[in-house]
Order: sequence, then C-alpha cells, then structure tokens
Amino acid sequence: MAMDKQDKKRIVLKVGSNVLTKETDHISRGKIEDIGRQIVAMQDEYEFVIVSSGAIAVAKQFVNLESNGAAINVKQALASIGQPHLMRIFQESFRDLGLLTSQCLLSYSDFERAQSKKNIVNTINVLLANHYIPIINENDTVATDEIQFGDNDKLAALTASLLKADKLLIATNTNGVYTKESVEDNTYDTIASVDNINALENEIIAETSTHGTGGMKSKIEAARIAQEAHIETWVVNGLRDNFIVDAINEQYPFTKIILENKVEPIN
Ligand SMILES: Nc1ncnc2c1ncn2[C@@H]1O[C@H](COP(=O)(O)OP(=O)(O)O)[C@@H](O)[C@H]1O
Ligand SMILES: N[C@@H](CCC(=O)OP(=O)(O)O)C(=O)O
Repeated sequence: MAMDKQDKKRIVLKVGSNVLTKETDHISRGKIEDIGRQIVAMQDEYEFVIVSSGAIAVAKQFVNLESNGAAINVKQALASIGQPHLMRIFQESFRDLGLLTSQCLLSYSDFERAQSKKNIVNTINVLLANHYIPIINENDTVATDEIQFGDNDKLAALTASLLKADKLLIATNTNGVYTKESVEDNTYDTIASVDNINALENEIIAETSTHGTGGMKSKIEAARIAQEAHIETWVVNGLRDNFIVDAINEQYPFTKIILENKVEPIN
C-alpha cells in the first residue's frame, strides 16, 4: 500500500564532488542515474532533498580560467560556470527516470535570518508536495572565506535541521569514518556506530580527496549540528552502486552517528 506523504521519511542526501565524478575528472552521469534509480525505488517510503556539490568539478572539465585574482574568486567563477551544467545533467538524467528536479542556491547567512529560514522551509515543502526533488548547492558567488567557502557538509546539516529531516546521509568516497590507526596501517576499519562526536574527531586525519573540500572534519562537524537537532547522520560510500538502499539494508560498512545516549538494539 502506498504511504501518505506525511508518513514518508525525509532524507537529506549530501553528495560530494568525489562521488559525482567517481574520482575522475568528469561528472559521472552513471552516478547521477544511480542516485535517481534509488530514489525511484524508495519513493513510496522516503522523500529526498539533495545537497549536491560538483559545480567546480564540472567546470574544470570545460575551462581553465586565467586569473591573477585570489584563489577563492577563481573557484567562485568556476562554480558559476559549472552550476548550470550540473543542474542540466541532473535534470536530464532524472527526467529519464520520471523524476522532477528543482534548484535552490543557499548561503549560510540565510540560516541566520528568521524570514529567510521560513521561506526556505515553505518553498521546499511546496516543491516536495508537488513531487519536485530540491537540489541544493551553496550560492558560491556570494560566499566568503570567513564562513568556510565550499563546505556543503555543513550546509546539508543546517538544511536537514531546518527541514526536520529524519536522516542526514553524507555520501563520500570512503566506507564511512575509519579509525585513525587503521588509516595509518592501510587496513581501513569503519567505525560502525558512535554517539560521541568529540571521540570521533580524534580519528580524523587532515586530508581531503582529489576534488573534496572539507574532508572528514567537515562531515563530523555536520554530524554535530544534526545530532543537536536530533537527527542521525550516516556517512556512506557514494562510490558504490546502490549505496543508499544497501546502507539502509546494512549491506556494507558505513558510519552511523547516532543520537547521544541512544543504545543500538542488538540484532
Ligand atoms: N578517519 C577517516 N576516515 C575516512 N576518511 C578520512 C578520515 N580522515 C580523513 N579522511 C579523508 O576525508 C576524505 C573525504 O572528504 P572530502 O575529500 O571532502 O570528500 P567529499 O568530496 O566527499 O566531500 C577521504 O577521502 C579521506 O581522504
Ligand atoms: N559548492 C561547491 C562544492 C563545495 C564542497 O563542499 O565540495 P565537497 O567537499 O566535494 O562536498 C561546488 O559545487 O563545487
């Protein structure tokens, strides 16, 4: 039996540049189709809001900007060039699967103004009620480096908390957060479930991947914001096919950052 809209679980899914490029120099249509197919498979039970990076990565495949200006402004210009291409790829790929898309560009300062917050919630609720999938990115042109340009992990967490999401999924290029020791000896053991964010922070090494911006640090900071809003965060491996459905069915290792003092049931 199909569920009422109100009964659907709301997932905010953040996809990083590395996932969208599958760690290459090009945006992967195949990955965007993989995300779309999973949304179709789950749409009776879940509604999705996507926070997508990739504007800079997509622009880099077309242009090499000449500039003596600050590196941040070059990135902002690249984002401006890449964003419409990124949206076109989402729109075309999702349309072929029968999914409707929309674009929302948000800034951190929008989350500090009551009226803006109200408008974000109301707009996104209208979109979802009409079966449009909101695809959010930071409004990179107006972003400033003081507020950490390029940290879509935090943007996704603020969005999840504003929209009262049931879960925040951060898709990256690892099987979640690995223990520091296992990274150092190349065995890569995933921390399956954790409620203590301070302890988790100690596992991070200062490293980002080829296209990545915030590294694991910004994902854990995002999880802290989500946890404060009583939302569980899952750090999942977006490079795998079917990574959302398989995470829900616990078919590969990933990290759950659960609410504080919540004891996980023993299977
Ligand atoms: N403990 C850890 N476990 C897993 N990845 C880690 C850890 N510490 C740092 N990292 C780094 O964080 C990267 C993911 O973040 P990032 O490069 O910003 O990717 P994204 O584009 O998905 O946001 C990993 O590829 C890895 O290099
Ligand atoms: N807004 C930028 C992305 C910044 C960002 O957070 O990147 P990532 O670490 O890959 O999630 C873009 O669209 O390229």
